[in-house]
Amino acid sequence: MSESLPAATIRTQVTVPLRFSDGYQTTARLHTFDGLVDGREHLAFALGDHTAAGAVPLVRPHSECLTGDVFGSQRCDCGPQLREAVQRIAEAGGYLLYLRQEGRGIGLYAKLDAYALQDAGLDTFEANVALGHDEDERDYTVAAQMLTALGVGPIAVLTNNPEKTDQLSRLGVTVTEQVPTGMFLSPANADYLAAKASRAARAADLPAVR
Ligand SMILES: Nc1nc2c(ncn2[C@@H]2O[C@H](COP(=O)(O)OP(=O)(O)OP(=O)(O)O)[C@@H](O)[C@H]2O)c(=O)[nH]1
Ligand SMILES: [Zn+2]
Repeated sequence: MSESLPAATIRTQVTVPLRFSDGYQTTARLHTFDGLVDGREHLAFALGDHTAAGAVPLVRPHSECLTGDVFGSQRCDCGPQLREAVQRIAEAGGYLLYLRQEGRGIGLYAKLDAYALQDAGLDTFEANVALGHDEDERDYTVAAQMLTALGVGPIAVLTNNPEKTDQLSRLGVTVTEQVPTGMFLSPANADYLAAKASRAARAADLPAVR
């Protein structure tokens, strides 16, 4: 791990049985932390046999999306991605990092302002910029801190977003593999997914500049 990464420590561990609306059930060991750099209440859900000897844990850094994760909004694919991630990680063994980065880091109200601009014709990235934000303001330092505090070594990252993998690698996390998540298309999220896909493709083609 990176020497410059500020240390965080595990604050509390607690077991929580999970039950989803489709009946799927599993058990998570929730971890909270002290010392995360942004002072927010990020969570790590340990799922499945995450300490299996020799196994590389599957890790999903999942950015909070109140509308999609909790209320089933069809404007994005966050709810189905979260549901998929919990089951895949429970089967493989690993961690879901639930990161409080609502709206790609701009917050819930600003995300809804951005939705209003999207209804007027801007795409998901243009709307952020029109509001004076960056296209994506997420910083994954807290994810690297959480993994270090958990004593996790090399990981496989469950994401379609190369920025997550790149940032974690630069923060000193050894990523053995980027494992793609599913694509969950609905009539209401087609434009959003198309914008994300074109953005991800561009990011993959560009040299890392920071
Ligand atoms: N600003 C903004 N944020 C959005 C919009 N739609 C969804 N989000 C946020 O985007 C984030 C989605 O994060 P992720 O599920 O990690 O998606 P991702 O970055 O495409 O990466 P992967 O799903 O891992 O492939 C959540 O924080 C949502 O609240 C939008 O139109 N504008
Ligand atoms: Zn969402």
